Amino acid sequence: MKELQYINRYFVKYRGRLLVGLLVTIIAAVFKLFVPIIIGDTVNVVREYITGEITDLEFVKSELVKNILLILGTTLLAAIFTFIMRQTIIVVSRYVEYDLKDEVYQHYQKLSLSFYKNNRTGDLMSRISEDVGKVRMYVGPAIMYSTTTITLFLVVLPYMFFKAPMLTLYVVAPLPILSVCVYRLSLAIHKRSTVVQQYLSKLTTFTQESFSGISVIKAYGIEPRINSEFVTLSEGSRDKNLHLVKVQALFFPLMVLLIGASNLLVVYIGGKQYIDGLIDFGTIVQFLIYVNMLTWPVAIVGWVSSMVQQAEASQKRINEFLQQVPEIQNTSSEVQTVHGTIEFKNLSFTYQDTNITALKNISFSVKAGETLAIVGNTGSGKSTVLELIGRLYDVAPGSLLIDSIPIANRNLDNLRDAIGYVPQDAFLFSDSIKKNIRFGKEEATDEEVVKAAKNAAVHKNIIDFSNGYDTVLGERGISLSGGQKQRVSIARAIIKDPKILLFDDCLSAVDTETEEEILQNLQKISQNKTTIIVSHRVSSAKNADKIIVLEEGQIIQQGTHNELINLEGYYKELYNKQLSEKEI
Ligand SMILES: Nc1ncnc2c1ncn2[C@@H]1O[C@H](COP(=O)(O)OP(=O)(O)OP(=O)(O)O)[C@@H](O)[C@H]1O
Repeated sequence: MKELQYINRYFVKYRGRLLVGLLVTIIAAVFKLFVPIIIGDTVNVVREYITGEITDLEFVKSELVKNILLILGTTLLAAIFTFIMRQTIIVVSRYVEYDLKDEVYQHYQKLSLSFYKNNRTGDLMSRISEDVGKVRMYVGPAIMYSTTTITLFLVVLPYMFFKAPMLTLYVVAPLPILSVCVYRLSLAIHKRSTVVQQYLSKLTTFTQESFSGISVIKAYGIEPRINSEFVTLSEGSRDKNLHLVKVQALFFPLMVLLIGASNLLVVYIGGKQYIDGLIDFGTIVQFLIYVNMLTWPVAIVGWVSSMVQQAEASQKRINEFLQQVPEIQNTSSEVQTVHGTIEFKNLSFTYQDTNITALKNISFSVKAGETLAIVGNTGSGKSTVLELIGRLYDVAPGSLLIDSIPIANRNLDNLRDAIGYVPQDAFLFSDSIKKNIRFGKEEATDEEVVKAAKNAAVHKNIIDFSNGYDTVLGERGISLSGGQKQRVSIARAIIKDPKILLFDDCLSAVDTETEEEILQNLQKISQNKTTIIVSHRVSSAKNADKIIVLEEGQIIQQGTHNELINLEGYYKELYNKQLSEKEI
């Protein structure tokens, strides 16, 4: 129960509702006691009339009517209380489920990129959905059923002992056996359903991946192979499900068997005691009802304990993530305006997971409003520079300054608000184009959206679609071409009107004329913005105030376009190569 202590904060939060719920649960259970007593009395009156102990028929009739009304009344009240009980305790469990999901989701968002690299999306999703669902079962049903069971036992058992002590001992004897059986069965069900869940998760991941990559599958004509892999997984899933169903199927027969055994004992022992004149006939009827009434709560004891175990295991998994401290911390709450001066000072950076040193002792600076271009071979560390400016990873103190303040001391929210980042791999959401662009500025007007799209040279493409800006994109933006996706992604950054614009090789999929058009627009837009353009093309870099060339994480050249084309080295070679390609 150590892990589940985490949930106590929610019990405190919803204590009012919970207390009402518990009180009503107790009252509802107490009301259940009355119906068997009334039925027992009714049977006694009828029997006494038949045996001639009572001769007044009118009295019998009035007793019957009175008892029927009492049964109706108490049943109705019990029903109302049961309704209120569900409306309080189960509703609280839903609130807690919602709060916990919200808390986990918000925490996920704070965690850094390395967390996402180390954990699979499926795992993150199952902790926020299934595990939270299991914890809800502890908050709601487990507490509700436990309270009902305890109250029923506290009320019914003493009454039964008072009425017929020996008979009570006999009839409750099979109940603990029932509880243990249900507990063991629940554990087996839990074990097997975990395996079923794992298979289901494999099957879902496989299906999701194969449909995401359907174009590759079709292009290679490997549908039959994928099909047979699916069938193998699916058969495995079916077998595990059948395995589970076998134990599940035992549950109700076992209940019926044990209820039957208790009933038999009531009839046999009760019958003998009645013959010996130790109890009246009504008591046998009452006991039959009580035994049936107690059987379900007893079975529930086993069920609830396995439910609590599962909730404990689930909360442990949730806590594992909740206790992870986000690597990137916002250390400043003071509002800081970003002007856009960026300075790298002898900065080295190693990715912890791969141990690759992506940047080695690099130093450069960009003044606010300037444009810097970064060129270099693939894997030379260009994207890493941009990610560090957005503080997606932390660096050695003092090695990266924004407006002369170490990046770690800056207000993280203000910093990220001031950055418009276009990643190498344009990611669009399956929503309308308009909303995808507005992602950069939620309150942007339609005119602003169109202006941003025009500047990103994608407006003409968008208006050609039958639904224009309202065209809904497929998953990951698959209804757009690579170049269109890149340009929508650029429009999203431009509309934000940030102080710092970071473009990570985001013109690679557009033709040279469109590239030229976008670059000219960018020159206008980025007049008082710090702009960093990462590119493999000289054409994207040539207008920058400064160009740096990276090789294996080190700066091997820096200067303006004119300076660098006159210097022997990487940039001049690249320029000559791309110039001759153009001539061809
Ligand atoms: N998220 C990451 N985790 C671990 N290692 C990484 C990560 N991203 C990049 N690397 C490694 O760091 C090095 C620099 O990568 P980076 O993406 O900065 O290069 P790049 O110059 O942008 O390359 P490209 O032109 O191909 O985009 C590479 O060796 C790469 O394998």
